[in-house]
Amino acid sequence: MGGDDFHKGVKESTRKLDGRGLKVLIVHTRWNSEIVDPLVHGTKASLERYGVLPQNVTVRDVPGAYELPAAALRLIRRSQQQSTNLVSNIVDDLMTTAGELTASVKGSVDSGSIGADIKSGPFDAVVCIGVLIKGSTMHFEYIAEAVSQGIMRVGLDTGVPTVFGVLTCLSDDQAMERAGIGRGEKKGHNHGLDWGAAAVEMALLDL
Ligand SMILES: Nc1c(NC[C@H](O)[C@H](O)[C@H](O)CO)[nH]c(=O)[nH]c1=O
Ligand SMILES: CC(=O)[C@@H](O)COP(=O)(O)O
Repeated sequence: MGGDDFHKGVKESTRKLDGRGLKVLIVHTRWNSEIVDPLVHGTKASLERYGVLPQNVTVRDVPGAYELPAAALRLIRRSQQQSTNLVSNIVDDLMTTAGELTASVKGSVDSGSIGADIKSGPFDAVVCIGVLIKGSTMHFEYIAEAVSQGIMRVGLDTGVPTVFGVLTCLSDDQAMERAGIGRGEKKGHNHGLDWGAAAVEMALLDL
């Protein structure tokens, strides 16, 4: 992808973000996979462009857009629980195998400084990717509303930035152009590039 493709709509300061320490989850649908797959590719390329290591990007798929919020919430919670379990197991092992920890080491564990070093860490951001294409009934409207509200709620409830990567289109051509695979001359812009950048920016957002 051309260099400027990565930066469409990305502010100057975002271009310098360093995502090396981030863990990112991508949840995508199998519905409309011929359009979703390029969007996933664009998101992964953008995450890598901003320094996220490929081994720190987890990808999971679900049937359709309606399943995205529940999947994102479940996988966020699992990642948070796993990192908590890992820390407590390692500290328990330290306490057990090393017998009575020395006062200075125990002080470190109690203060959390050792725990902070060894945590594997939950996901720092999630990107939910899907493509909704209007049919002949109101199904589109109901799913689009439910999914956008649901994904917003996951981000607010968990505190983990959850990027809304769902195209809500009135035609196949509209969707294809927003995945950068438009027909003929009008290829369009792969919105996955923007979603990857948003995930890194929001994951690193701080005071
Ligand atoms: N029509 C589209 C759907 N429909 C399926 C739903 O998202 C859902 O999987 C089903 O209702 C079972 O709960 N999904 C898309 O992602 N895109 C569509 O265009
Ligand atoms: C987004 C949808 O659910 C849509 O593709 C379903 O098509 P239809 O409204 O014709 O059943």
